[in-house]
Amino acid sequence: MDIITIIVLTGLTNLTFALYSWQQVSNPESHAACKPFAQAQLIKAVSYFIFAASLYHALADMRLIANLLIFIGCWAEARAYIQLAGTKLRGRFWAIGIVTTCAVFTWMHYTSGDNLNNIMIVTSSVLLLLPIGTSAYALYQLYRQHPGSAFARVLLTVNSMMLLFCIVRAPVAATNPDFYITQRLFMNQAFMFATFIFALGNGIGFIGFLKERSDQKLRQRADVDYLTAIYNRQCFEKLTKEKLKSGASFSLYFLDIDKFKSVNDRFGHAAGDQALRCFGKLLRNKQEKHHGIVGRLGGEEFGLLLPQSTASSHQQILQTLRDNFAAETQTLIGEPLTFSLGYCTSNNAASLHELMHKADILLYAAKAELAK
Ligand SMILES: Nc1nc2c(ncn2[C@@H]2O[C@H](COP(=O)(O)OP(=O)(O)OP(=O)(O)O)[C@@H](O)[C@H]2O)c(=O)[nH]1
Repeated sequence: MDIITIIVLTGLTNLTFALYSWQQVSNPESHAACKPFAQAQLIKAVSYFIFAASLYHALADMRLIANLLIFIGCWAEARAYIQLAGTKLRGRFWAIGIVTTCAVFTWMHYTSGDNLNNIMIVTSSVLLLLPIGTSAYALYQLYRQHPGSAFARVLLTVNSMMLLFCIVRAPVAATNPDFYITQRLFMNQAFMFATFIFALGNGIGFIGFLKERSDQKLRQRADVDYLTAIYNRQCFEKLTKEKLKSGASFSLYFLDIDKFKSVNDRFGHAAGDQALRCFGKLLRNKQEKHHGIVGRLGGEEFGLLLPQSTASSHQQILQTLRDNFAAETQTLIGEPLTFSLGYCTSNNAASLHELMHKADILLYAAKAELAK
């Protein structure tokens, strides 16, 4: 395929992703990296259109502008990836990077005489290593944070391949004085084609990664109670049912904070919320420490599933929970709170319904005892 056609296609690809990510910027849930990514894609799209026009009309100065815009676009893209990975790099780094690459390229353009020649190709390949290398570094961090993400892998792969291509292209051009960008050389066509794949891979990888991330957030939100950040009733029941089906040996505890209405009435609803969050946090610690499952079943009622195989005895775990809850609520609201419980072991119930019903009966009895 003709080089100019590939360049126009690359520009159109960048433009498509620029429009798509720009549309995402207004979404309050969108990632902060959307804006710099959209800007980068737009700058790159414009640069490829100018580049194609400059080759078509053989305008050297126009080509210089296109090349400079490509550098700026690649730096903007690197910035978006740094933001996506949450990696810390100082703002001054961008300014120095952009100014250095653009200055060196402009200087070479006016001293080498013809910006289509091998010297300029070597120069651009070497200078592109800086922003693309920065992107690859950021994407490596992103991949380490999300090793299961297929899109993080796509982003890292395309950027690493582009980096490799620049590294290979520089010595090939340097050792070949007849190396002109418009020549129908395999290397030229392969490089432009790689640029097209690079644009496609970056766009698909970025958008796919954000979609993957927002799906994951939605799934988490559907399973987690907003106030206490532990599982909600629906998810807790689902996980308990799975445990029961697997034949695992465990005890299910229903825990209900005592006289909670009076806590709200005397200390206010905000203090009540604080006590609930505190209980959620203590339960989460138990979940992590004893490989259990915890959930908020509604209001001030919680579920705690503890495997029989846990190192500490259940009595001991529950006593620590009581002591910690009393101590923390004393500090938080000025009164130590307690809770009542009911329980059932997995070998005493054939179904989730029976398991919960039996635990509920004991909880009800404990509450009745408390009310006496
Ligand atoms: N602050 C706060 N209170 C809540 C929340 N959800 C439920 N409650 C309150 O929890 C209280 C539960 O009251 P009851 O069911 O009478 O239970 P109790 O006062 O603890 O009485 P016993 O269970 O018999 O000890 C109600 O006053 C609800 O308004 C919440 O998310 N935040």
